[in-house]
Amino acid sequence: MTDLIRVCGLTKRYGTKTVLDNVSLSVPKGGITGFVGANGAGKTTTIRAILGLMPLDAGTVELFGEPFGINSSQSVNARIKSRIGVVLDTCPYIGDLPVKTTSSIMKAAFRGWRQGRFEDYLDRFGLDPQKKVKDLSRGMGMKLQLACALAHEPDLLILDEATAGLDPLARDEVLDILREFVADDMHGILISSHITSDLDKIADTVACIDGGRIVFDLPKDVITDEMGLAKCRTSQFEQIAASGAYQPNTMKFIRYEYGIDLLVYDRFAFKRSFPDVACERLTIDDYMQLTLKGETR
Ligand SMILES: Nc1ncnc2c1ncn2[C@@H]1O[C@H](COP(=O)(O)OP(=O)(O)OP(=O)(O)O)[C@@H](O)[C@H]1O
Repeated sequence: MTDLIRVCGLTKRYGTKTVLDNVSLSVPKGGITGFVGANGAGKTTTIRAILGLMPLDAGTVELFGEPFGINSSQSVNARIKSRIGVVLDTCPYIGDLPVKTTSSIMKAAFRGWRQGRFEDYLDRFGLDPQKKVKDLSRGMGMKLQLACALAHEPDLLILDEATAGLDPLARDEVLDILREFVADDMHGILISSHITSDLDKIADTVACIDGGRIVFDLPKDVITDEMGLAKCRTSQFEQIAASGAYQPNTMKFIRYEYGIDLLVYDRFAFKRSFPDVACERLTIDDYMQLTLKGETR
């Protein structure tokens, strides 16, 4: 099946600093790929690179199975762009214009623009059409970008921190819209977020970037359903290490004053082998912490 996004080996340097180092990731049809990482890890740079908003030192971008960017013709790039809805981390519209006027700019840029859909989303998100863009809160600005992104009926959404600044009810509403968007198995979403609980709810795959490199790219269910977090006392941890249950260099753990949090690869097998050790479900956040900050043994 054709991936909607397939990027390979993206590399970007600013002077001597490498900010993207051989980044590869994909979004299949019907899929939501969550993109996580600490501040400055390279999420926005990756998204801008995918959208062709900056020159790259190496790597290829394929969207809808076609090369996109400087190696493609203007007409191919324009056709691909018309199929993408974008939400960036800062609202890109002219501050002095009223919300309703953004539609005339978008209408000119996108042939598939649906004015009725745009107005429905403004209504659904509680956005006042008369209010100036510069007077919107960050969350409201995100909602306006999302209304614009959805109103031209794209096949792919690329969202940079789209739920940042939204209150919990508004976030859930946006997550519902994103779920509806991929429900036909033809559309797909790449969404970067620091709110990993949102990705716990909607992502199929989670990719994590650190220092410009992808450090994991896994089906979300593997993290949240198969893996676990064992809360060990030091003596229990040593007993597990001595048992041979882990191959060398596969025990990932974080030491705390109260004990040790240990990554468990198969929660159910672990519970059978070590019934006296508490083992909880793992979250994306736990897995990130263990991967980025944990020790290995
Ligand atoms: N124009 C630029 N010139 C030099 N360095 C840059 C430029 N743009 C980004 N960087 C650097 O690239 C790195 C990655 O930044 P990026 O904005 O992609 O991170 P991020 O993961 O999106 O962070 P955040 O979660 O804080 O938004 C950072 O170290 C940043 O300082």
